[in-house]
Amino acid sequence: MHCSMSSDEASDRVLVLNPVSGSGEHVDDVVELAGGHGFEIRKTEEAGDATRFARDAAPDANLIAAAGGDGTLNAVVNGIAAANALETTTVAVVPAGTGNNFAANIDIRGLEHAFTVIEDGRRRTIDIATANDRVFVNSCVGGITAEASSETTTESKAELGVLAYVKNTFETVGEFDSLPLRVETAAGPNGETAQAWEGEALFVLIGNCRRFTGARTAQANVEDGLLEVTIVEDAATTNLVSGAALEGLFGRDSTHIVRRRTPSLAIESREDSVEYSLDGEMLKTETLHLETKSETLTIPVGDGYQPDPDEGELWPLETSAGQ
Ligand SMILES: Nc1ncnc2c1ncn2[C@@H]1O[C@H](COP(=O)(O)OP(=O)(O)OP(=O)(O)O)[C@@H](O)[C@H]1O
Repeated sequence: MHCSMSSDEASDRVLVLNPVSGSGEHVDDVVELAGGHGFEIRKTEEAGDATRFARDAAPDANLIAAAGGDGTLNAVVNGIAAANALETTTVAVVPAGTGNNFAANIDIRGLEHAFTVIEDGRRRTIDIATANDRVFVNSCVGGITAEASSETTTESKAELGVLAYVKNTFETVGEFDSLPLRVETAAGPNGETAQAWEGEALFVLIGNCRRFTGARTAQANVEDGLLEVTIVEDAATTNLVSGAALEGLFGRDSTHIVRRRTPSLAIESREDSVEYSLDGEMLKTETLHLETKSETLTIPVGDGYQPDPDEGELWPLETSAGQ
């Protein structure tokens, strides 16, 4: 009687554990903490497991934790979306990846802190985004090659976040073929107009939770129903071998940057398929439709989480677009 009650309670809380994310040293600590907080633990054995585990757990579990990096969180959210259970499931972030960018944005400071926040933290319901039939939480970046993505080092990711893939793509392919793209952004609720951009791009970066301003990435407002689009136009002289060069390319004064805010957009390749990285997971396609799903994902957040990071000294995006 009591036994069956406790096992029912346990399946209310499921933790999906990626044992190979980051340095892989988190496993024992996560297992101990998760067990102590009543989680049933599902450890992945291969790529694809995290999505499957989350999809299977979502109909019954109220709380699903993703222990890993941004890729593991992405997989878990995709699994819950596939089960149509985003509205009824809270997703907790247990940072055990390389960069843990998303965890930092919501002020989750470490493994123990993640469990403190699960028990006592505020819940916020944030935007997620779809790219064709997949979901992403942080960012979608076009123009990264799968080869460069898989070769990007842990150190580089820890230092540069998603821009490490950009840098590595330049380094591995040398002479970079620009992408002939057409990018159509829809009108938004704050006077953003529908616009089309057509040309040769080096990269196109779409942030839901992430803003691409310089080599260091900053948090975007993740409750505003908008995506932040950054198109890096082809500039023949660009030579991206250092973090400083990246800073210049993405910096606010760069002349090769087009910025937009929009609730949805379509990116069409005028030639071959383009490779996109969704929170670090690859997708190859000719046409990509992206859309925000406003206030869709409920997450426990740390005390320092700011829904609107622009309240403060950060520069306003619209004025810099100047189109
Ligand atoms: N047991 C496993 N064996 C091999 N690969 C796995 C396993 N479990 C998950 N993966 C792969 O791990 C990747 C996700 O890693 P994740 O992004 O969470 O960590 P990370 O790369 O160290 O951190 P970050 O994305 O924060 O930089 C996915 O591509 C997934 O396919």
